[in-house]
Amino acid sequence: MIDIDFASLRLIGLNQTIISQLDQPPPGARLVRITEIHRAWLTVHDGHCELRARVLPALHSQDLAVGDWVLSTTLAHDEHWLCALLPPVTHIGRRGHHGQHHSLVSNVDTALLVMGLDHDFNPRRLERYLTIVKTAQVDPVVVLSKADVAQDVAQRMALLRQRLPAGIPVLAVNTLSADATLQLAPWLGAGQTLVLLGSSGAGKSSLTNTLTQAHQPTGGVRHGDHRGRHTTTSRSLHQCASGACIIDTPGLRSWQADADESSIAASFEDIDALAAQCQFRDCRHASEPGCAVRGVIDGDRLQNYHKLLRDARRSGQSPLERIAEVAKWKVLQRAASARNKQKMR
Ligand SMILES: Nc1nc2c(ncn2[C@@H]2O[C@H](COP(=O)(O)OP(=O)(O)OP(=O)(O)O)[C@@H](O)[C@H]2O)c(=O)[nH]1
Ligand SMILES: [Zn+2]
Repeated sequence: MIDIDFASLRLIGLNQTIISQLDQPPPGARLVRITEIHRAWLTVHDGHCELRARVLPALHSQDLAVGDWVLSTTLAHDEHWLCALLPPVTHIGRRGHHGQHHSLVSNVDTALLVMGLDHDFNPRRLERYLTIVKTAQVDPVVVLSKADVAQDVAQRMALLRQRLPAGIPVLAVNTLSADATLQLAPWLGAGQTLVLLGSSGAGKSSLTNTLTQAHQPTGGVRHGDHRGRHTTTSRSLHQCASGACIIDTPGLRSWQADADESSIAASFEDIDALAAQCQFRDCRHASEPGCAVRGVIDGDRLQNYHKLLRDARRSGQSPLERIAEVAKWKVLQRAASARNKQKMR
C-alpha cells in the first residue's frame, strides 16, 4: 500500500470514491493530482506543493486532463514520473472542428458556467455548455457575472429561469465582491472540485480570485533541497478557504459538445420528457399535429436543440457521409427556392 495523507489531499479534492480506484499501486508511488499540462511536462500537486513531472511511456497512450489523479514515482535526481492513471469519476471533454476529442478536465463535482450579463449574455451558448457538462454527469450552476453594472439583470434572470429546466441554479453575482463567496457557499464544501467554464472576459479569473482570496496558497512553495520542484504563478487548480478547489480554464473559442444525439436529448431533459407525450414517436416538434413540445418550450431553445442534434449527427459522420449530407441539403434548398419562385409568379 502507499501512504495517503488524506487531510492534505482532501484540500485538492481527494475523496473516498477516488481512493477506491487505487488498485495495487507500485511501492513508493505517490498519489498526486494534475494541475497543468504542457507539451513536454506536467504540473502535479501532492497536497502540499506543486511538482513538475513527466509521463512514463506506459502512460503515453492515455488522454490526461487537469484534475486527473495519477501515481507518481521518484527516480534518479529527484525526478517525478507519472506511472499510472486512476480512472476518472467524471470527465468533461469537447470536440474540435474536425470532430476530434479534447479532454478538458476530470473529477469535478460542479461546473460553474460563468456568463456576463453584458454583451457576453447568450442563452444558446449557455445551453451548449450545459450539454457538455450534463453529458459528463457534472452538476451545473449558472453564474451570471457583472450583476453590479448590468442594466437588465432581473429580466435576464427571469428569461433564463423560464427557458431552462427547473432545478438548474441561476445566480447573478458581482465576481469582484466577497458576496459571491456567500452565494456559492453551497457548492464550496471541503473536498469538492469545481471547474469554471465560460468565454474569455466573462469573469472566471475574477471569481477565482474572490473565492480563493482568504487562502494562503500552500501550492508553489519551493523546498530548497528538492530539485525538480516547480513553482508557478499561473496554476489552474486553486484552493479555497472553505476546503474546495477550483479549476480555472481558458475561454474556449470554438467547440462542440462531445456528445452523441442521445446524450444531447438527455441533457435537454425538459424537451425529452414532453416529447414522450407527442402524438408521433418521431415528432420533430415542427408542424406535426398533437405535438406536446411546441408552444411549451421556448422557441429559441427548441431551435438550438435541433442545431446541436444536427452538429452531433454531422461530427459522427465520415467525411464522405458529410459531403453526401451537404449535397442532399443543397438539392432540398434548391427545390425549396424553386417552389418559392413559382409561388411568386
Ligand atoms: N464590475 C464587474 N466587473 C467584472 C465582473 N466580473 C469580471 N469583471 C471584469 O471583467 C474583466 C474580465 O474579467 P476576467 O476575470 O479576467 O475574465 P476571464 O473569464 O477570466 O477571462 P479569460 O481569462 O480571458 O478567460 C475584468 O476587467 C474584470 O474586472 C463583475 O462581476 N463585475
Ligand atoms: Zn412534438
